[in-house]
Amino acid sequence: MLLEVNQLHKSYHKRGKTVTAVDGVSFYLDGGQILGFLGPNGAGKTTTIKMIAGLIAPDAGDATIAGESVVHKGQRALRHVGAVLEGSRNLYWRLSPLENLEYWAGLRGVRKREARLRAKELLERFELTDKMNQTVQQLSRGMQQKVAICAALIHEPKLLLLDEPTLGLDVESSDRIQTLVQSLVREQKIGVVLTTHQMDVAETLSDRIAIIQTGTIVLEGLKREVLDRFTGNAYLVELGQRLEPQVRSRLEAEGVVFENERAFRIAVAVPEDLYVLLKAIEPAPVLRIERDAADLGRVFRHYTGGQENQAL
Ligand SMILES: Nc1ncnc2c1ncn2[C@@H]1O[C@H](COP(=O)(O)OP(=O)(O)OP(=O)(O)O)[C@@H](O)[C@H]1O
Repeated sequence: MLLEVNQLHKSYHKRGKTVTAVDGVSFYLDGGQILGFLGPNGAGKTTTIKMIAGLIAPDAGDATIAGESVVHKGQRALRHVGAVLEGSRNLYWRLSPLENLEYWAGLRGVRKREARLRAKELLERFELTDKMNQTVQQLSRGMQQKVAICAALIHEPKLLLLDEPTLGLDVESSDRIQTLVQSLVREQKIGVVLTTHQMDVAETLSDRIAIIQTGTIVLEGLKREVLDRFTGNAYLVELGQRLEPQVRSRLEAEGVVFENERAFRIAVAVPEDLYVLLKAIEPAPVLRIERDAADLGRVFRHYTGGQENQAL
């Protein structure tokens, strides 16, 4: 197991008040996997990530990275971690990408010659070779974000913590970063904890999902299983012609929801019920039937108090 987060707790005390930010959070991650760590504002994501990164000491609980405890063997455990926590904060704007990477390599104890080699390799992988000697401030936001990720990878960590890696980027840069992160994970078997409010990004990248709400994990599991569970037996049916009004109202009474005159959605208890329903609409031709697949947005809203609660 690459990362085991075990019963982390953290409260903040401010002006006589106590805010419990993280209240018994546990999850795990294998190498070669991306965990989408999701939650609404103030749910406790950043606090959790900062405890894993050794930036905040937990009140209780621990995180183990590659078998080493962050609480008891901080330095050893944190050798395995790279983090891009807030935009491009880990970069010096007046230095070039290459200089930034060499600087971070130095801090991480990578020897000079090795550092230069790795920096160049990373910059090439992230398509920044022709920019490696410009100052970071001259680069686009997408490129700066790529440099920030390279800097976090310079000491070859096993675990990468990414906080909103594609926020505020144009579609092309966002897609590119997602592809690069994915290929890195597949090829080098590093594990990634990804926090994001962008559900499409989480859905594309994640192998596992954890949703946190007011400091507590409310859902954790494989993305595929989570989405399957929510997809259940809901179908979208498209018709070749509109239905007679009396047929339509009969269907509506049975829970069918019409999208428009020729398409409706229905959730059935067992798939066989769908055939009974289709019999009822004869002779109207059916053009298309598909499972009404859930997306992560729906799952997220379900667990965080949004509107779409009917899925389970
Ligand atoms: N330094 C601090 N002092 C006091 N309270 C804090 C501090 N940092 C966070 N909190 C509080 O702890 C709770 C969790 O905050 P945290 O930043 O971990 O949430 P988050 O899920 O990362 O939110 P966001 O999505 O908005 O970044 C919030 O109620 C927040 O106000």
